[in-house]
Order: sequence, then structure tokens, then C-alpha cells
Amino acid sequence: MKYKILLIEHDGSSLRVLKRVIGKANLDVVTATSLTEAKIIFEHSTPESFLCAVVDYQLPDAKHGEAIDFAIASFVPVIVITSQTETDVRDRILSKAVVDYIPKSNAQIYEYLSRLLTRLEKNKRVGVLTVGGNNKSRSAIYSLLTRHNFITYQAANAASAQKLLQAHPHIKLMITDQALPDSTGVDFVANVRKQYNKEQLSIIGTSDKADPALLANFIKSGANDYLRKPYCHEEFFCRVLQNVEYVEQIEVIKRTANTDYLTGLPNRRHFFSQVSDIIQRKPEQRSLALLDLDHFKNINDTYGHDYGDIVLKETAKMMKKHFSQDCVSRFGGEEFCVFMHDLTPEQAFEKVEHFRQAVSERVFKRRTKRIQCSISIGLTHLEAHTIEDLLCVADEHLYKAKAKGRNCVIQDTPHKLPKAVGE
Ligand SMILES: Nc1nc2c(ncn2[C@@H]2O[C@H](COP(=O)(O)OP(=O)(O)OP(=O)(O)O)[C@@H](O)[C@H]2O)c(=O)[nH]1
Repeated sequence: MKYKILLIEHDGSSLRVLKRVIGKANLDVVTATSLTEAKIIFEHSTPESFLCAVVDYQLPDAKHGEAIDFAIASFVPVIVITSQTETDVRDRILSKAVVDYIPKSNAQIYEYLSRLLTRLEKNKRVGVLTVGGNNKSRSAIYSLLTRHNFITYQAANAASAQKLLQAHPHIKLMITDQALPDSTGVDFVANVRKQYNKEQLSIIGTSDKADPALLANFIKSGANDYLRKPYCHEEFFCRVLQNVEYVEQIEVIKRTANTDYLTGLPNRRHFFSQVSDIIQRKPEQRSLALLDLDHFKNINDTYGHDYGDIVLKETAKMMKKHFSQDCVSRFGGEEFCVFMHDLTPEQAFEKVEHFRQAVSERVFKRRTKRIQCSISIGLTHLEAHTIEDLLCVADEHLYKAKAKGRNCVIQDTPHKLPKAVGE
């Protein structure tokens, strides 16, 4: 779903720049040049369809920030832009429940606004948990986070916080106070770290105590950051965003390291760790298939490497769909692998045989070119202890499938005799 931004701005040149900035963040923009126009827009649409409102502090019919109050009262998060940089205006704006305040001081602020809008959209998928024994202070943090579109949770003690962490794996940040009824914040952080490392969950410790050792204790016990109360609105969000982005960046790095760049399938390394975990859990049934496109070199040589890439990507898409319940991987070149568990050998055979047929019937099209290709498959169900052993047997079967003329499945029969099927 593409979110909308309500832009309330009367200055023509600023309006044009802001529209471009919002478009850059891949969001739709609805404009109003006055508070009256904004009210009419809300009469004809639901505030929930707006990700946020970008509001000029001073409008012809709302000279003292009344448009901000209107948007907040309509439950739309508000980013204020203003050419007034006086401290009292800034303080007045920040005393309202706004997301942020951006002075129109230089071109760089538009870049900041674009990043902020992208962040507000992403925050809708990020969970943040606030833990603290003091209801008022915890609720204040909770309300600040809600303003930034985070999925927010709160817990009054360590035990309920642990339960929330377990129940909601999308929680990427926990903000915990030192004063908890059933633990100290520092001990609680140390406990949480036994289960969640810094790459999975960022933690910020907070306290109103002016004890310099507390910061160090929090960090040594596993917190990523520390925030001394009282804090200012802007510092709070800078730290929250920095810590959320840390976890997200690690996720991107992990995803990139585990994914085959061409097809988007898990790569060989990721497949090994995924399958080794399953094998250790000793599922009753397990089968492994090695799949290799036939005469793929001919496709490259005849139609070009780009076309070969298309065939690989399309085959990968077919695999994702056909083996959606199983572990699939591109091993490299034109070779793929599938690990199936909790299927009988008969079911596993039927599944790979259907896939072989689907590939041989598939016409790969690009402009005027239309070609077909086939796939050979080695399949094993043997009770091997490691993935390497299973691969070794599947590879022998694949070799036999190629030797037999390709476009077929060779598997170990219940009597362990390789048998040709297909063609
Ligand atoms: N387009 C493209 N080709 C690749 C890629 N990786 C490997 N190849 C090509 O895949 C081909 C594999 O050729 P061979 O190992 O001789 O196997 P084959 O032609 O499929 O023959 P059989 O496996 O015996 O049926 C080579 O031409 C590689 O250059 C890739 O990412 N993209």
C-alpha cells in the first residue's frame, strides 16, 4: 500500500520542492494551501490513509500553528516546517505532540525530510518495547514512540517484558528503565542478552539517577545505549532511530550474505546452516534433491549469457513456488538443491518429478526468442547423518541421470537401487 502525505503549505516555491521530496520518498502527496483547505480534505478522506502531515507553522488562516493542532487532533503524525527559527517558536512547536520540527534553513533539510518520511513508513513494521516501573514515565516514552508510527508495547516489569519479547519477534528495540519492581534494569538487560544478541535486539537503558557508573553498567551488561532522564525530544529520537537502524542494517547484511545475487534464492552457505539445523532435530522423513539444467552451456552459447540469466531466474521462481514448504538453494552455476522433510520418499519423488515435467514444458520467452530446456535430478532419501553425506549420494544419482540421457529423476529405491524415471 502506497501511503499519502498531507502537505499544508502556502508558499509556492516551497510547495514545489516539498512535493518533489515527498515523491522521492515514494509517497503520494495531497496538498492544501491553508487550514481551511486541509479541513475540507479531511471531510472527504480518512485520516488513517495518511502516513503523516507536513505542516507549515504559519499559514494565512493559521498564523500561530493552529494547523498543527488540527492535524494532531485528527490523529495524523505531524512534521512541522517553518522559516521561523526563533527559540520560542521552536519550543512552542516541540511542546506539541509533533514528530519533528524542521527549520527551512538550507537545502539539506529537504534531504532530512525525505529520510524522515521513509523512516515513518518503515516504522509501521518495527516493534519497540518500553519497560519501566513508573507508569507516567513509561507512558510518556510510549506516546513519543507511537507518534513516530512504531508498533509500541509497554511492560511494567521484567517478567511481562520477557513474555512480550517472546510473543513479538518484530520487536527490534527495547527501552528499559533501571527502576523495575522485579529486577534492576541492568540485571534485566543481562538476562535478556542470554537469549537475544545485539544484532537481533537493540537495548537502551534509562534512568533519572545521576550516577556515572550506571551508564557503564548498562553497556557492560549488554545495552547498546544509555539515555539519562530528563531527555529532550530530539535527542530521544536520534538515539531511538540510530539503534533501530543498527538492527536493520545487520539484517540487510545478513540477508545479502545469505542470498544468491542473481536469483534471490538462499545461497549454498545459508542452505547448509538451515538444513543442518533441521537434520539435528531428526525429522522422521527427509529427502534431498540436486537439480541441474541440461546443456545450459548451449543456451548461453546460442542465445547469449543474458538470456541464460533469464532462464536461471525463471527456474528459481518456479522452484520457490513449487517447493514453497521446503528449503531451496542455488548452489552455483546452473545447479540447485532442495531439502524436503516430513514427506515420504514417494511424496518427495512425486514432487520433484512434477517439477521436472514443469521445467520441460516451460517455454522461456524473450522478445522473439522462445526456447525450452530440461533439468536432470538426483534424489536421495537415505538416512545419512550429515548434509554432506546426503549431497554425495544425490550427486551420484544426478551423474547417472545425466549419463542416462538427461531430463529424468534418479533416486535410491527402497532396495537402494538407483532407478530411472521420466523421459
Ligand atoms: N548465464 C549464466 N551462465 C552461467 C552462470 N553460472 C554458470 N553459467 C554457465 O553454465 C554453463 C554450465 O556448463 P556445463 O557445466 O558444461 O554444463 P551444461 O552445459 O549444463 O551440461 P550438462 O550439465 O552436462 O547438461 C557454463 O557455460 C557456465 O558459464 C550464470 O550465473 N549465468
